[in-house]
Amino acid sequence: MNDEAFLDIAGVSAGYGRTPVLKGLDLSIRKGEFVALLGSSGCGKTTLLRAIAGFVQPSGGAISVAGRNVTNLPPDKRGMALVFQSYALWPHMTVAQNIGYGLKLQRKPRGEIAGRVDEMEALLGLSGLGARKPGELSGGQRQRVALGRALAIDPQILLLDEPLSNLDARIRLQVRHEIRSLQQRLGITAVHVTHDREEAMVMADRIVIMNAGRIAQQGTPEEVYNRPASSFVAAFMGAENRLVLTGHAEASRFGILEGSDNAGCLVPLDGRPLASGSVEARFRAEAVELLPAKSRENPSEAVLELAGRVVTVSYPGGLWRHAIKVGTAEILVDAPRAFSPGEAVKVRIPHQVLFLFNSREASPPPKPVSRSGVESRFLEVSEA
Ligand SMILES: Nc1ncnc2c1ncn2[C@@H]1O[C@H](COP(=O)(O)OP(=O)(O)OP(=O)(O)O)[C@@H](O)[C@H]1O
Repeated sequence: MNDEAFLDIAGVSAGYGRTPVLKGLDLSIRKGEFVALLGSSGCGKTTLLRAIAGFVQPSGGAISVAGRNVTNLPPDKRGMALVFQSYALWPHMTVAQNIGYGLKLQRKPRGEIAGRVDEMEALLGLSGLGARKPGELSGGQRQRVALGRALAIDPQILLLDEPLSNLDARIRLQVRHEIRSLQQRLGITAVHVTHDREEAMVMADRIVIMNAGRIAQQGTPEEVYNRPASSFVAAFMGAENRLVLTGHAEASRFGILEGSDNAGCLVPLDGRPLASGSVEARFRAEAVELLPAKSRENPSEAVLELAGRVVTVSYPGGLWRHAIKVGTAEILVDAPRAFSPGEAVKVRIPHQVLFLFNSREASPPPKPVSRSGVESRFLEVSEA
């Protein structure tokens, strides 16, 4: 076990029937840490959460909490609480009865339950609503009741399974903030399953990106966003534009060769383990510069420049979004002003926001949820 680990998942495999889902997964979580599990649909996030909670029995490996092996303990003996997206409140019970439900199961004295329920209602801004039924509450209030019921039993670990996905956008931002500050205030260890990249970024101390039952990368939000370890992670973290380029590695730089739609350039390797040959390049729509094709100003040698033509322009808010045809494919590029459909343009990608990988995946990774809802596009600039 990792010395610092409070919740330690060691080589856990789990699945349903003959279908393996988790494949020998290792993850160590520190006490008080907020970890977000992010990944495309079906990658095993919920299965991992349910294995931690005790609702899915691992076929291999072990789960321990504070050094105690809990792998074979029933859910109610693990000191954990699980909050679902569907709230799962008892409709016939009042808010107070719902919050006190776990304590009642633990056969706590009535007075103690009442005191704890009052405390939870105050903590979650539900004071005065104790006598209402869930049907008389808003979605945000219901989710707070579900959270109150989870926290009332004073769990060591709070497990959150997309608790915000049923809430409308504005309430989601508010409850997101409330959960995070509550978690910090109580110093509780939390594992949060989400599809939403931005939610994971703003709430978590550490993001664990899963792909097909394994961890693709884990790190602080800043690390996984700015230093994705693979093309899959880069795409998942919003660098959805993809090029295939050819280049050669030098001592500390990587020379990208000129192609039919890109100029040659020389970018610092910055410790990246890149070999000469075909590389996959990824970049975000908002991280690049869009210029008229006739612009005479030359880029520095560490900037990748593409030549293309504007196909469509839209305004999702803030910046103008352009679909740009480069060769036979399209990329998405944001700019502070609108260019015209049909206009010839240059796209400049500074090396700091250009992610390069040797590995070529046979198929593109599943499309992550993007805030704009715009489809990810794929671009082949020059094949090796
Ligand atoms: N009860 C079940 N019986 C059989 N297969 C299941 C069951 N629950 C999940 N699966 C399958 O296991 C795989 C992982 O599911 P899981 O719910 O862990 O994914 P997820 O990453 O949480 O996905 P989502 O984001 O869509 O909720 C999926 O292929 C799913 O179809």
